[in-house]
Amino acid sequence: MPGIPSVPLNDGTAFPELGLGTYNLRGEAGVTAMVSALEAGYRLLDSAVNYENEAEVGEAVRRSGIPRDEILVTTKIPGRDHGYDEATASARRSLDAMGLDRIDLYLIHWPNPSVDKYVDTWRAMIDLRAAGSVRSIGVSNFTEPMLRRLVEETGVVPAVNQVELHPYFPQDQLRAVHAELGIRTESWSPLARRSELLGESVVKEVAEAHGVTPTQAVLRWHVQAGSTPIPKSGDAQRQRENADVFGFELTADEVDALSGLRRGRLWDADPDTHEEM
Ligand SMILES: NC(=O)C1=CN([C@@H]2O[C@H](COP(=O)(O)OP(=O)(O)OC[C@H]3O[C@@H](n4cnc5c(N)ncnc54)[C@H](OP(=O)(O)O)[C@@H]3O)[C@@H](O)[C@H]2O)C=CC1
Ligand SMILES: O=C(O)C(=O)[C@@H](O)[C@H](O)C(=O)CO
Repeated sequence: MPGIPSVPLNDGTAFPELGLGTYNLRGEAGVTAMVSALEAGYRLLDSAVNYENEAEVGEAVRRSGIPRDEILVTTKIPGRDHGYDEATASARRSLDAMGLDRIDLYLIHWPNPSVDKYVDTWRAMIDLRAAGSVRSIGVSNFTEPMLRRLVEETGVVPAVNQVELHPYFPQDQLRAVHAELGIRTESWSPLARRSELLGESVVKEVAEAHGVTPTQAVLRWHVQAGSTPIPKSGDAQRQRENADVFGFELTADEVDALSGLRRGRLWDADPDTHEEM
């Protein structure tokens, strides 16, 4: 199986083209699942304060025996920690919870526009990066106007915007903005949370044409869309299947056919209105 390649972020960091989502991976079973993913070649783990599994992520990094510098750990600032001082303290708590001395990718989890503190939060992250406790800084669930506001008010372009993205919601416009600004797209719920997506006839046809599984066809679609998918699986075999998408290529027609499934978000996660604390 070919390994997971990397692409450079706008700050020069080599960023994997596929990672592991860890939502709901907790406790000893969660650590075991994260270790099995690292053993299978994953080098990007996606956590968040609100997943309540930062300790498990740190433990998995240590238990894997893989050199620390080869692994990128992501965590995210929750809404309740927006603001300069609050975000600075939140980073300290995350580092302590993980037992690590660096967060590799630090994201604002949700913009929470009604609170209007994401710019101050961003300023704290810029300073955390300068201090060395954070390597790359980015955002999640940011819209085009929010991204442009960050850049206008601070001059610092996020390295990553992690957003809902799958064939039901391909985010063409936002991906074009990312390309213009030099932001790496990261896809959350890349398998549409194992909804009916994997049973769609077009997905099955594309998969059969390449002798791969429907899941692999969908994950390859993300790769060719220029986005890093972070599929969550707690199962070692499915983790290996999900990572094995770098040995085949979809045709342009196949990419378009999968994008043709577009119909909208999975649930009401519009960042202009959905807020999480
Ligand atoms: N920034 C944000 O606001 C958000 C971020 N995220 C991040 O994105 C990650 C991924 O999204 P998530 O919502 O978890 O959903 P995914 O689209 O990754 O789907 C996960 C589901 O698919 C199943 N699955 C995984 N691989 C396979 C396979 N090969 N065949 C069949 N079923 C499979 C998993 O089950 P099993 O474990 O049993 O294999 C699980 O039920 C999250 O874990 C989190 O890290 C998610 C939502 C919002
Ligand atoms: O998983 C995350 O990162 C979230 O932000 C949550 O919205 C999560 O996706 C969820 O399902 C909450 O109902």
